[in-house]
Amino acid sequence: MVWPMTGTRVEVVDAAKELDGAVLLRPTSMVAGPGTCVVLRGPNGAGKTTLLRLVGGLTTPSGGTVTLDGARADERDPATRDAVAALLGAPATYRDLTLVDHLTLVDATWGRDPDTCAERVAAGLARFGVDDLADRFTHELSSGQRHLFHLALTWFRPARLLLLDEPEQRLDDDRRALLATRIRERCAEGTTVVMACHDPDVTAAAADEVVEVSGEPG
Ligand SMILES: Nc1ncnc2c1ncn2[C@@H]1O[C@H](COP(=O)(O)OP(=O)(O)OP(=O)(O)O)[C@@H](O)[C@H]1O
Repeated sequence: MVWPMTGTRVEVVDAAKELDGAVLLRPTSMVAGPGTCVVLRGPNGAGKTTLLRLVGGLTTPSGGTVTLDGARADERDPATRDAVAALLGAPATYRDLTLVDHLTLVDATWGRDPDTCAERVAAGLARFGVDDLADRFTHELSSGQRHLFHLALTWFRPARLLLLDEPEQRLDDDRRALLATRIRERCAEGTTVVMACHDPDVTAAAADEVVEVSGEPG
């Protein structure tokens, strides 16, 4: 796999989600093209996370369609898994692995050259300013540091599409600005970014487009 890669085109047409009679997402449409960042904005419970899960193929819509480069989003399809790096809640981590170990594992999983792994891992941690914590275990981090590590982990694997659920959470002003810079860098490389965000400054700095998810009947 060549890195960086061209971004994925995301098309959501009247996607809706119901579960056991409850409405998780009312019909919503959006398009995100390669190299653009679309921010999903709306009140708590409106359906932003549900929409991100639909785009990642983690769940199927009850109505409408969700496609990635024209193919149905489906996490069981290797094409979806190859394309998508998602930070939707805390990722699975290992209690007995340090931060360096985690990124080294990801590097090996993607078949990268072991001779240059250490350099890439150091740069991957530095990207979100957690390189000085490289030899800590995840349970030895503050909640904000742990979140920065989760961002570093998400950024580290090759991906055409980044899905981020409130990536600004627990970050101070400087780190929120850093996050916006990192998102713009990824867009400049061609990656598509779709994220839910409650922060107006991060939204203003990172978004090419804002999609309102209202949660109200249309
Ligand atoms: N597994 C579930 N079963 C039933 N209802 C659910 C489930 N998951 C979410 N919901 C409901 O679906 C609606 C949308 O939730 P969702 O998490 O997508 O909202 P959100 O816009 O991301 O909210 P927030 O800004 O609070 O994170 C909410 O009313 C929520 O209670």
